[in-house]
Amino acid sequence: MSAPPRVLTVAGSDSAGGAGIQADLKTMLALGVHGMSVITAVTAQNSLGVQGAWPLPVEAVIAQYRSVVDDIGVQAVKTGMLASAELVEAVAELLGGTDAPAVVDPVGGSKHGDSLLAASALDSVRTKLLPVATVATPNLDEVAQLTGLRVDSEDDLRRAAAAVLAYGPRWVVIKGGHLAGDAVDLLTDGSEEHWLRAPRHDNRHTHGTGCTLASAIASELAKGRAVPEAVTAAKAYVTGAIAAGFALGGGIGPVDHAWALKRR
Ligand SMILES: Nc1ncnc2c1ncn2[C@@H]1O[C@H](COP(=O)(O)OP(=O)(O)O)[C@@H](O)[C@H]1O
Ligand SMILES: Cc1ncc(COP(=O)(O)OP(=O)(O)O)c(N)n1
Repeated sequence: MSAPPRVLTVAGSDSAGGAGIQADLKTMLALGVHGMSVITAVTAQNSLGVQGAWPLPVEAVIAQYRSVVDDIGVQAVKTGMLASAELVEAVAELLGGTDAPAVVDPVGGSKHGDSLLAASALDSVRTKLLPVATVATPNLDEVAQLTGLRVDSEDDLRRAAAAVLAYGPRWVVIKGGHLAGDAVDLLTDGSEEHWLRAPRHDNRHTHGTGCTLASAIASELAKGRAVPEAVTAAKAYVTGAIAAGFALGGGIGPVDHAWALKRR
C-alpha cells in the first residue's frame, strides 16, 4: 500500500472542534490525505466565543515542525492561528525552507470577534509570512486589517486581491463569505482570475469555514492538483460542509466536515 499524500497544519487548537487544528485534520481525513499538526496555541472556545488563548513557546512550535518534516515529509502545509509576531516570524522562516506549497490563512480573529492574533504581529504577517505563501486566503476582516481596504461589494474584491498580492503571495483567494448575496470568492495570481461562486446557505452554523477552506486547498495541492483546480475542489467541499452545518451548544455550531463521507 502506498502512503497517502501528507499535509501539515500549523495552527491553534479549538476546544470546540469546529475550527483550528481540529477542523484541519477532519478536512484532511475527509479528503483522503494524511493530516499532521503543529500546534501553535491552545484556545478555550465554544459556540459562544473564545474564552481564552495560550500561545506555545516558539521552540515548541519549531520542534513539532522539525519532527514531522525531517522524518515524514510533507506535500503541502497550511497555516492558521499564529497568535504572536514571534510565532509568525518563526513559521515564516520554516516555510521559507521548504519546497512544499504553503496555504496561509492569515487568521486575525474568530467569527465572534475575538482576536486570535496580536496587533503587533500584523506587520510580520505582511512582510514575512505572505511573501512565502503559495496561496493566501484572507477573509474581508483580514483584508481590512492587512491592507486598510474595506470590501463592500464583489467589485471591491479585485482591488483587495491586488493589495494582498503586493505583499508577495503567489496566489490569493479573497473570501467574500461575509458579503450579502451569493458566496463569491476571487482567486487570482495577478494575471489569471477565477471567480468561485456558490449559493449562500442560510445556515447560522458556520464555525470553521475559513479553516476548512484553507486546509481543503492544502489537501488538494498535496494530491498534485494545480492551484485553480485545488481551490475549485476546496470551494465545493466547504460549500457542502456549510450546507450540512449543525447546531451544537447555544451559539454558532460547526460546519459538517464529514458531509462528503456520509454521502458515499
Ligand atoms: N453562508 C454561506 N454559504 C455558502 N458559503 C459560505 C457561507 N459563508 C461563507 N461561505 C464560504 O466559506 C468560505 C470561507 O469564507 P469565510 O466564512 O468568509 O471565511 P472565515 O471563516 O475566514 O471568515 C468561502 O468560500 C465563503 O465564500
Ligand atoms: C484556533 C482557531 N483558529 C482559527 C479560528 C478561526 O476559524 P475560522 O475558520 O475563520 O472560523 P470562525 O471562527 O470564523 O467560525 C478559530 N476560531 N480558532
